Amino acid sequence: MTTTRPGATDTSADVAREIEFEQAHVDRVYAELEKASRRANDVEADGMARGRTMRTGDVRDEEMTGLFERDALVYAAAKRRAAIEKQYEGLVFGRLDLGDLETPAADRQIRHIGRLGVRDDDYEPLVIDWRAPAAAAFYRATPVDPMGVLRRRVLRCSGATVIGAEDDLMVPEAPEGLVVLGDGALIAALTRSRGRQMRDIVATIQRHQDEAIRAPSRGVTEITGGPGTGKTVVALHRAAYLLYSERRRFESGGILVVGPSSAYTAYIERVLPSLGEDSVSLRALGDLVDGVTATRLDQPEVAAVKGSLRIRRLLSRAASRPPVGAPSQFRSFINGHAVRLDEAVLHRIRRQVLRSAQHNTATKQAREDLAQAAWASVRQGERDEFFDAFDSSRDVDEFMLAWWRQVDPREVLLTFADTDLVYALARGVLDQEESAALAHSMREALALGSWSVSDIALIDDLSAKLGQVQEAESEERGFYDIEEFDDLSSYGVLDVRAGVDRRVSDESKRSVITPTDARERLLHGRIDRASSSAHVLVDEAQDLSPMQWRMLARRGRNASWTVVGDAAQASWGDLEEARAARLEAYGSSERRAFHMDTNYRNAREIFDYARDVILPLVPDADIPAAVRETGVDPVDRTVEAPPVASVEAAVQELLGEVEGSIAVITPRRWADRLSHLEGVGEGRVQVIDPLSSKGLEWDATVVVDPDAIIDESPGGVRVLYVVLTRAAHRMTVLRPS
Ligand SMILES: Nc1ncnc2c1ncn2[C@@H]1O[C@H](COP(=O)(O)OP(=O)(O)OP(=O)(O)O)[C@@H](O)[C@H]1O
Repeated sequence: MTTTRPGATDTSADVAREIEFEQAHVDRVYAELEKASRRANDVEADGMARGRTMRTGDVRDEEMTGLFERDALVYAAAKRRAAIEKQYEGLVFGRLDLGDLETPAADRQIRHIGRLGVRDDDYEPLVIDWRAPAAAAFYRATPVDPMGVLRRRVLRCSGATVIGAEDDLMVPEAPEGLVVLGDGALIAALTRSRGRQMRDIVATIQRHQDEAIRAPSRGVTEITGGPGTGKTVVALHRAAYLLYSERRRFESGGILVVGPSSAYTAYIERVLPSLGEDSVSLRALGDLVDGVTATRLDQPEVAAVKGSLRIRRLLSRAASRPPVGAPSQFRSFINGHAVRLDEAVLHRIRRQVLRSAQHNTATKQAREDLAQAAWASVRQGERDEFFDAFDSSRDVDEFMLAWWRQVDPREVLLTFADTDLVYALARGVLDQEESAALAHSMREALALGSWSVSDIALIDDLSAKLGQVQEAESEERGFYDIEEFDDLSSYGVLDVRAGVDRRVSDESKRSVITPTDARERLLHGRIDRASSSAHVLVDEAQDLSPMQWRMLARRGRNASWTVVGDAAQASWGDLEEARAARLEAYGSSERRAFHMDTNYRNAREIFDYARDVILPLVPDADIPAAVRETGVDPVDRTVEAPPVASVEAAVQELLGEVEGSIAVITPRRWADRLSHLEGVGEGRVQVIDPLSSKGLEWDATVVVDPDAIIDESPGGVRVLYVVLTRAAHRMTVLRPS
């Protein structure tokens, strides 16, 4: 905590006067913005008009250059206008009064801080962008090191209207003429009720958080800390800061933000746009491979097998097998000679080709090696004639289509549904029980028509081994062909949105066509090459399996990293293996670490309860200090099983006690019987499973059956600890007897 409150000195007259003063400044800023917005519109309109005239005649080189400049100008103007529109709400949120105790009131410098920088016609700054160096003192000044700041003020606005202000004084006593308002901005912000989505904290970033946000962009920045210490929100502000400080590099190279689940991405997705940034790619771990999406979780023992690096041996072995249905021998007459290549020869050729190439890109090489082997088996007649005949042989064409066809990585993974095959592939790697569980999980995928989250890293690994599937030369479809597709239901297609477009236009390129057959659904959509990013930001990093680290490494080969986590909240069992995979992903980049030790989320009473659960079992858990008290202890009750009525009663109680969101966090065991509570209280109540609650928070939580949460979760008590640290103000724990 970095502020002091040497006695607030405000009276209602003071408040009204100060707010009036701030309003006058805010009005000036918005008037200036209106002008800027009009200017941007003019530039855009002018640029468009110019583009139209030039297209009608020949364009000379210098005019072309002019057009590029104009395009750039129009682009910049449109961006500026979009930024102004997005940042309109609460644009100005801070003010610094600079000077020292001796500085006469008239000579004190005033600096306003906001979501973007605004200057007047004389280029004088009216608002400084929060990410600019001149704004750093707003976050870094403390009473111990005031950095020339006398008073820091946080403004609360509704649209363009100032509705309140909270001050922090950086000197022991307020100098003459300096009024101090409110009870401090941080506590005011933390006491407010939570919505369904995370808010930005741009007005109340604390000094130690600011240091992590503004850390150098290169290398690896690791942010650790216990629950609720602001790791996620700090990391997201860091992404916005990087885009501000090195826009060209990070906007063009891309920033990838990876979180544990789609519930998490839905929870944080508004933070970056609220900071003016929407060029960031936000992905859940089940959504990292373009073309495939997974939200289903495997049973813990299966997830452990699929996440460990041991599985790579199986994947390699499976990827080097002939495609399903490939012929086991080659027979033909070539140039008048009978050619017969048996299975052993074909295997040898396959092994040889795959030693230096990926299956999907090695068709030519395989065909050449096949020709060599065929010639070696004959060695009669003219060599060149033989090769010419081989090249133009239809038998060879047909054989190649079956023997070396393009292979989709998902198809290879599905071969694991065959238990005997898994036993064979897993020899010396997995025991029988693990092999059987793995095969069973693939049959489950086939039955459900959906992948699990841990399958995605395996598909990515296979994709890297097999290489990008090469598209067959596409033939133009004529009008009548297209018409034939009108009755899509006859092709097993259930749902077509977006007209004829086969893809949603969003960046995840999810397919919009849902084939009926489960296997077809699993194989549907095209898997694109993994695109790499300039910066990779990983949240809840303690949960990533080694295989998931490898998947991220493919996307961050030349990237800098921000990695956020807390080992005590881990749901992945083998922390050591994951640590090694993580270090491999970092490569030799320099690393810096930041540690967060203040819990801003949980009331102290709630966090004390959670601490008492985790410490006996994980004595080295990273325990932060909670800054806020409510005077209300969590409720802990033993109730009758099934706990439906008692959960309903607890929810009703909490709806009366808090204004905002409430979660019922339940193990699978009770989930179906409690799902009817989703959305009650005018949408304030959410029913969620323990693992999906990671990274999220609510005003109040009902934690159902903590013992079952431990039993059902791969991380055991660590997952319960996550669950017990989700509530900001109230928590009820119910134990069915
Ligand atoms: N400086 C701040 N001002 C206001 N609110 C803050 C500040 N820092 C953190 N918070 C709030 O504290 C809460 C917890 O933050 P966050 O979710 O980032 O924590 P975390 O460390 O990622 O938690 P966990 O590891 O438990 O998921 C959020 O509501 C966040 O907005």
